[in-house]
Amino acid sequence: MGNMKQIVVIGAGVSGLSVAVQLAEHYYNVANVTLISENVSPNTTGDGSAGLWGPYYCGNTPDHKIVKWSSETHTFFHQLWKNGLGGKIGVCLQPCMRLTTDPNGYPEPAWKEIVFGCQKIQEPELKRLSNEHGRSYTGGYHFATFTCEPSGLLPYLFNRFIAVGGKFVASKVRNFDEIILNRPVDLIVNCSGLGSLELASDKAVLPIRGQVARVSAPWIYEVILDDSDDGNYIIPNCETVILGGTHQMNDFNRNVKRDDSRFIFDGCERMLPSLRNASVTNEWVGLRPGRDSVRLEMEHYRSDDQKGSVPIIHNYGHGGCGVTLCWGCAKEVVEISSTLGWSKSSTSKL
Ligand SMILES: Cc1cc2nc3c(=O)[nH]c(=O)nc-3n(C[C@H](O)[C@H](O)[C@H](O)COP(=O)(O)OP(=O)(O)OC[C@H]3O[C@@H](n4cnc5c(N)ncnc54)[C@H](O)[C@@H]3O)c2cc1C
Repeated sequence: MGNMKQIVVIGAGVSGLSVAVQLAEHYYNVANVTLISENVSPNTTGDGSAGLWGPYYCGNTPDHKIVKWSSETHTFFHQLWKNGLGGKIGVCLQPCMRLTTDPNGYPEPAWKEIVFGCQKIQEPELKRLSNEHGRSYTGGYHFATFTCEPSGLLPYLFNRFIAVGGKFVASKVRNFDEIILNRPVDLIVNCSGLGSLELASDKAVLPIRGQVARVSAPWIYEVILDDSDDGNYIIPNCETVILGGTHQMNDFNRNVKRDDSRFIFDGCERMLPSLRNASVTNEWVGLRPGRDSVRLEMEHYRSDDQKGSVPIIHNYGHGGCGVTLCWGCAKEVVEISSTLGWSKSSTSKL
């Protein structure tokens, strides 16, 4: 079709793949979608993440946005889990505890109604957990929610994108002009995560370094997250259990640090002593794409020489909850794109 619109999505992490899938399905027969990325799975941030549904380190992004985006992702994980794909991708429904030692206790979470059966942990139980974990908890919530194995989710999204006619190009984009001056393009979606520090010249973007370990401990089937500044977390996925973790602001170091390993293993073993018997599968460091708040908005961009212009929808800066927000943010990208007035395909794949 000669008059097809041309969309370029930059970045094949969990954010870019979710966007690429939803745009390609929504604009089937209306637009060609090309995904351009320097790295793909298994070399993106999401690949090493714990894959837990749960808002965590997302800056000052307003609660109502976090609730909207994360609840749409929760529904997506629930559908995958229900319809049988969950087993293939690695979506598990698990009991989960989030605790704190903060003197102010644990404020009622904005996401309380999204997860299943969320209850405040009462005093006697808090005391028991404090004794058991060697901590002085002041509050917490327990509920059931999903983990979604990123090493399963990312290839699933990639294959779903290709199946609907999406094109992939492995390349680094140096600047937006490079795209708009070299090809016909009607819309760019920027999902480059930490790459937006350079690509979008956004000085608000910063790495939040996260070191984790993966261990084999199939007897553990409960998520325990100590949200205190010096807290650890234990997050079982289908294959391994993720032990965490650090969140070091503005630290670009991708090497495993011995001190951090000690903090992780000591802290997690204090919570669950049986972890001493777990064999370590690997240790990994990822850089969360931090920002004071998630950037999800449209900009009307002009090339430096003023010869070209194009709408760019930015979708980056998801910090420690990019997996949790991925599907909902992608849905909002589609909503924003509809203001461009393209007619949706009558043979949409959705
Ligand atoms: C230790 C750790 C644990 C985590 N656990 C969880 C969790 O349990 N739950 C949760 O929700 N989140 C978790 N996260 C956070 C989550 O992993 C990230 O928020 C998410 O992966 C960000 O995805 P993204 O697609 O926005 O960015 P990325 O995954 O970083 O992808 C960016 C993509 O853009 C590409 N790119 C960048 N610049 C350019 C360029 N100039 N040209 C072309 N391509 C470019 C990159 O190659 C890459 O493919 C965790 C993170 C870490 C580090």
